[in-house]
Amino acid sequence: MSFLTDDQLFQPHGFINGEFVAADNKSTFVVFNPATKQAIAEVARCGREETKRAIEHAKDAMFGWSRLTAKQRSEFLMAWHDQIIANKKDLAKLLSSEQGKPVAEAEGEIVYGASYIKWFAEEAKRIYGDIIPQSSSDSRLLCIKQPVGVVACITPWNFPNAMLTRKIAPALAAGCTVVCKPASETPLSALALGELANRAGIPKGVINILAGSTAEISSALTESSVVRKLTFTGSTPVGKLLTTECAKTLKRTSMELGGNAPFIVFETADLDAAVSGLIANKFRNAGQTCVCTNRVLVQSSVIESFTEKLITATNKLKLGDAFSADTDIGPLINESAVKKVRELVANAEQLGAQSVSAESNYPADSNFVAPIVIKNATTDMDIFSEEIFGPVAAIFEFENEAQAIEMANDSPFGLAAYFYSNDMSQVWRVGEALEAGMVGINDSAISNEMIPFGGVKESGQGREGSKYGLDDYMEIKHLKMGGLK
Ligand SMILES: NC(=O)C1=CN([C@@H]2O[C@H](COP(=O)(O)OP(=O)(O)OC[C@H]3O[C@@H](n4cnc5c(N)ncnc54)[C@H](OP(=O)(O)O)[C@@H]3O)[C@@H](O)[C@H]2O)C=CC1
Ligand SMILES: O=C(O)CCCC(=O)O
Repeated sequence: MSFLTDDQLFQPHGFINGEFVAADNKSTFVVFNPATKQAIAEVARCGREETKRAIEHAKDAMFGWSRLTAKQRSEFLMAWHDQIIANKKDLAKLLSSEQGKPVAEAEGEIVYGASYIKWFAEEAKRIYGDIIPQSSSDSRLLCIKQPVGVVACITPWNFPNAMLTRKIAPALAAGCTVVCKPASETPLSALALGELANRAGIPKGVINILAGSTAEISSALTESSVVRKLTFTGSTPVGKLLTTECAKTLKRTSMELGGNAPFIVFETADLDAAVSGLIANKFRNAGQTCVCTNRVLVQSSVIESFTEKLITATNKLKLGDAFSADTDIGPLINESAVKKVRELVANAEQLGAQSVSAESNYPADSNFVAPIVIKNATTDMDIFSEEIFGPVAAIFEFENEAQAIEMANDSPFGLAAYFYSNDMSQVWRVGEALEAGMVGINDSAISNEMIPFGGVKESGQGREGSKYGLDDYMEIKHLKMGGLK
């Protein structure tokens, strides 16, 4: 790609055993820029045989990688982190070209993604075992933690860098090796990470990355008895499918799936803070984030003034190409995403809601959707129960705290939830009552590498990041030492 300072970061081939390789049958698939709908790359369309080879290389590499000291693994991870940070501008450009988010936001993702690598480089050195009080005087009881084995990572298009680093980093820190399948819309960001892993000196076979035939790659991964764990971020239906497939070989799974985040504004809230929190959260990545607000629940006494403030703030957001300096919101990922969002808005309008749209200079058949506020939304509308994944803020009214909690929890999902209140007792009551893995209280930016990211109910299981994030990649082994005099 001519606009990169370092052309080698554009890698359109599969990354297997430290080499960039074409598909066995030389077939390719096209990657598009969602802003222009123009082709930007032809990427190797890997399949079953390439995946099987990658698994074998990952298995072979694990012998050496898992026997390194924690400190040595930590140093490799830090070297990879440093390579990524040194190349963050190019990585951001690559990411924006295939995903569409504004380039400053993309750079934020690169730094965010790298923060997981640094975090787990540090945590690698803190994988402690236990000494258990002995059951007899001639024995000692211990627990050690060991890597779970080869890990499969399947990731989505909305955060093509960070969702991958947040899986690879804990796996490598624990002593596992990985075979990764990025989303077909955004393979280039993932493959560039392979190039930088080579530059960091990470041994061949420790990281393998293949894009191509989703069915062939994923079934080779789930059927393999060598792969002992699968970690997935994406939609709930695919997460359920993969969980079922993994059950056949009793693989461990981590599932980071869909959300339906409520954002509750109580009458005690600082409304201006709530509006800016909502704008930052709702329109991040054009609303295409699993922790983006999906339902805005506002207490009746403040709904009018809150709605007015929200519409004023929303109208200031600038829709545009990722590479224009003043762009706040980029395109959606593809036409079917646009169609889904438009259908949700139409359904709400048919059932009596009113929509207020910010300005757009883009044609209706583009992937650009201007931010929309929906007034008078009600719980019978699809927008209440379905993940929007777009720049639409639907406002629902509630009368009291009990009703707000009931509405918030009225969903099979439970990933993130947010609320604004300045009543300290209410803060504790509501914080404890919300059925979600993560709750933002008077704050809508919950994500960072130090917190346990994950959901409850049909939003998945397992936690990424934080001191808990390594657990999913390790087995606990008991050692009993007997015969002691
Ligand atoms: N929790 C989250 O962060 C995300 C949630 N979503 C939700 O899902 C909706 C649909 O998005 P979509 O991209 O289709 O999400 P998917 O769940 O379909 O895709 C996520 C990843 O899973 C892969 N995948 C898709 N189908 C299968 C399968 N049958 N077996 C194995 N892997 C599979 C995809 O590969 P490929 O790209 O090759 O199809 C991609 O790598 C969004 O509108 C949003 O509501 C989407 C992305 C992320
Ligand atoms: O799964 C997603 O949609 C990405 C989560 C982004 C974050 O870590 O905040």
